[in-house]
Amino acid sequence: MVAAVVRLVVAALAGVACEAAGVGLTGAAVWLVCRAARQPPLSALVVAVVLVRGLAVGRGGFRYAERILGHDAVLRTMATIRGRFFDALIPRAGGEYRRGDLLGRLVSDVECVQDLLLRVALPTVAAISVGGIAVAWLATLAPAAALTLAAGLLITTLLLPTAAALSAHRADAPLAAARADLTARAIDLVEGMEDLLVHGSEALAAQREQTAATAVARLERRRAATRAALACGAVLTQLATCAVVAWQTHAASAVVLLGSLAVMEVTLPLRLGGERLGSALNALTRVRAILRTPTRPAPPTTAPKPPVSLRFRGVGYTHPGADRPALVDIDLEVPAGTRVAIVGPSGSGKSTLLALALGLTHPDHGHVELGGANITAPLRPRLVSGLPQDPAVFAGTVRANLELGNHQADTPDLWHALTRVGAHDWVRDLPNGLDTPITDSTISGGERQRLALATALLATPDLLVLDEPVESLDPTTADAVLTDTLNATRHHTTLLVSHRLRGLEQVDRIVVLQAGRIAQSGTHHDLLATPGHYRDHYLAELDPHDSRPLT
Ligand SMILES: Nc1ncnc2c1ncn2[C@@H]1O[C@H](COP(=O)(O)OP(=O)(O)OP(=O)(O)O)[C@@H](O)[C@H]1O
Repeated sequence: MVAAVVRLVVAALAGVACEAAGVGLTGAAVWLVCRAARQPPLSALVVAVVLVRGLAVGRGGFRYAERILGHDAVLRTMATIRGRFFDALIPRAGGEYRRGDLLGRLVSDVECVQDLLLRVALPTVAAISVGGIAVAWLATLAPAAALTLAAGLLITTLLLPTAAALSAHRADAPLAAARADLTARAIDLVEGMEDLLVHGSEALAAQREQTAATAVARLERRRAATRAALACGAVLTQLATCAVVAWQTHAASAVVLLGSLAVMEVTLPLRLGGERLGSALNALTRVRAILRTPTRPAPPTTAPKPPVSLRFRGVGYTHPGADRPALVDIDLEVPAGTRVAIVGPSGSGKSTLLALALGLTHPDHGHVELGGANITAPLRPRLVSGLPQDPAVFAGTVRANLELGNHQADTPDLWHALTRVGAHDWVRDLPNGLDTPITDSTISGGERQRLALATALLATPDLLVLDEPVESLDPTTADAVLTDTLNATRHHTTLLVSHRLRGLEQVDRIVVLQAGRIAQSGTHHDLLATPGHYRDHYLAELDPHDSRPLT
């Protein structure tokens, strides 16, 4: 960070030198032309000729230094911000923000920070410095003209950029919201096209997308009109200032006249900078809303950690707006290093229980504790890892996907994790083993599920959450994956939600939820011996041709 600040300061100084050289070049060139018109001896012009050449070359050099150092500093800063931003997004993904909205924040909002430094801070420093030097110099020749120039500079350096910033600040929030809505709708439209076609709703969805696009276009037109008015104001101010300066100095010196024009020219881009500042303030507010995580969490290690327990104490929860509680008086313990399965009919409260265990929702009554401490915020990746119904596969190699769980894991760690989840042979038979590129469409559902579980295990989290991990698989693969999953999660504190009951023989305890209450609880054998939801559904799931005895 210190390196970035030093580069930024040097870039600012180079920017001031560049603009000063530009104004000096105009003044020296005008003086040279006027003087040369009187045909003096060549020796009287030599210094001016050298000065013009020197300023022209120096200006390019300073501009180059400003650009390269400024961009280097900004890109370093952006890399740090993006890293922190991404860390902060992980626990929120799929939560309160829509994916398109998150994408917008990650890309365009963070880029506003770049604008803030390159297009606002550096040009402002250059314009104020060069303007100040020019006014001071003119004051020694014509104080009244210096005042006029100062007034003109005040308008183009302060008033117009402030007006541009305020108008952008006001216009940008609805525009960003409209753009985020448009992006989110576009993603929904593309990803949900199959469902829309099945429901025959594609025309309606396309029409909504069109409405969102029209809203964006209307806001952008309004913004463009304001921008044009301010641009016009800046040019008129420049011309008027120079005209008054010319009148005050009786147009005696072309150097003063054209020099003033050049100084004013330096300040004109500040209007655009002001506009970007207005947008950046909105963007920074949105970024700050997410960027709460102060530092990157310590990378997980594969070193064994003592398992911790998860406990619900008298937990009750009603969803906002719901007319009945989703969970009532839940007392449940997942002792350290054990696996508890939550089963129950649809709407019985399983997902709500998971959300409470993950700290995504907080109980109305009672407490949820992990390792003896109250869960008061969404659990960090270091503490929880999960296996959803439909885990993502990132385009890259098997190794790269596994390293998302723990980027410090070495090759033996990766093979060990793959062996635990029954994916060793599959990866060994791939053309390049761990280094084989894979995508979502080149591996099967079962392989994807096993890969995701291996990634989760590599993270060695305090709590492993398995949310219907075999729901999307065919029955044979589901049985095999669930068996491997339960073998692999031995000695991990694990909360498993499942509709499928076959395979749960291995877990330490099964809890049956009904209408938000714990209706039954015990081992597979206990529950199979007791009439109730578990026994009924387990028997119903058994293949009628399956001759295995009930165990
Ligand atoms: N966001 C919500 N707002 C209002 N009520 C909700 C909300 N989410 C769930 N509920 C209600 O809370 C109760 C428990 O829902 P929950 O999703 O936890 O059940 P579930 O057992 O996970 O169901 P499923 O197996 O179908 O996923 C249900 O009556 C449901 O209608």
